[in-house]
Amino acid sequence: MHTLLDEVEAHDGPRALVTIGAGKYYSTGADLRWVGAHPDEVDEYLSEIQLLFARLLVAPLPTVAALQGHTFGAGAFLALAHDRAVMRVDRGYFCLPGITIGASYAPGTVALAAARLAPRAAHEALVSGRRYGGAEALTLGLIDETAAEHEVLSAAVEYAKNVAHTRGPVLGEIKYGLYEDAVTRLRMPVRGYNNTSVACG
Ligand SMILES: CC(C)(COP(=O)([O-])OP(=O)(O)OC[C@H]1O[C@@H](n2cnc3c(N)ncnc32)[C@H](O)[C@@H]1OP(=O)(O)O)[C@@H](O)C(=O)NCCC(=O)NCCSC(=O)C[C@@H](O)C[N+](C)(C)C
Repeated sequence: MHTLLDEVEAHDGPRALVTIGAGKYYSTGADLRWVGAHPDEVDEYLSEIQLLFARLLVAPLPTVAALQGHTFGAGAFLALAHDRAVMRVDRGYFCLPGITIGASYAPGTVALAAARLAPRAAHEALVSGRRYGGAEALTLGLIDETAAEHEVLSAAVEYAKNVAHTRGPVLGEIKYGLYEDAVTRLRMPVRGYNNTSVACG
């Protein structure tokens, strides 16, 4: 994803980024099977994921997540790091499941949720681990817009096109001003997850 971002950022002129998943998943987050097989590398793995969140959060171009399917864990935090998220209205869940799988979050990840969500919404989503369908996710402010299945991508692209002209260093500076604390925490190396039975949330 860093390579793709390098590619997008290298182009001159108006530009925006729209991300989408495949099939019924936008992203279900960290690969827990990989984590289980590499207990010595979990801190490094989570640190890399957090660096990606930080990069997206202050990207000098507009970013829109087209959530055409399930958006869980690190996939949901990735969606929160975009400027905007459009979610399929009738199928698919948005969920921060750390509490239900007994896994704690690294400080940067919690700071990202706190920076992008209203305080009560962040609290509710993080402490309940509930699965939200599109309408509920919109009500809570976890996403910005819902759309029918075949309109999720076009709605995201339409928004992106309309703001592509804002791309540039000023946009990156504004986002950095808004999210400096979260970015600082996200850039801190994650510690304490290596060789634990509960790998990550
Ligand atoms: C996403 C998931 C639930 C999808 O399961 P599925 O494929 O079995 O679900 P489905 O068929 O799409 O839906 C199940 C049912 O739910 C219904 N449904 C689906 N969406 C709906 C909706 N919005 N409203 C009502 N019903 C809905 C479906 O129609 C269906 O109903 P039916 O069974 O009667 O057919 C399943 O794959 C799953 O639990 N995956 C694991 C996800 C997970 O826990 N990820 C977290 C990993 S940890 C992680 O990421 C770490 C990270 O947070 C830490 N850090 C940030 C620091 C890096």
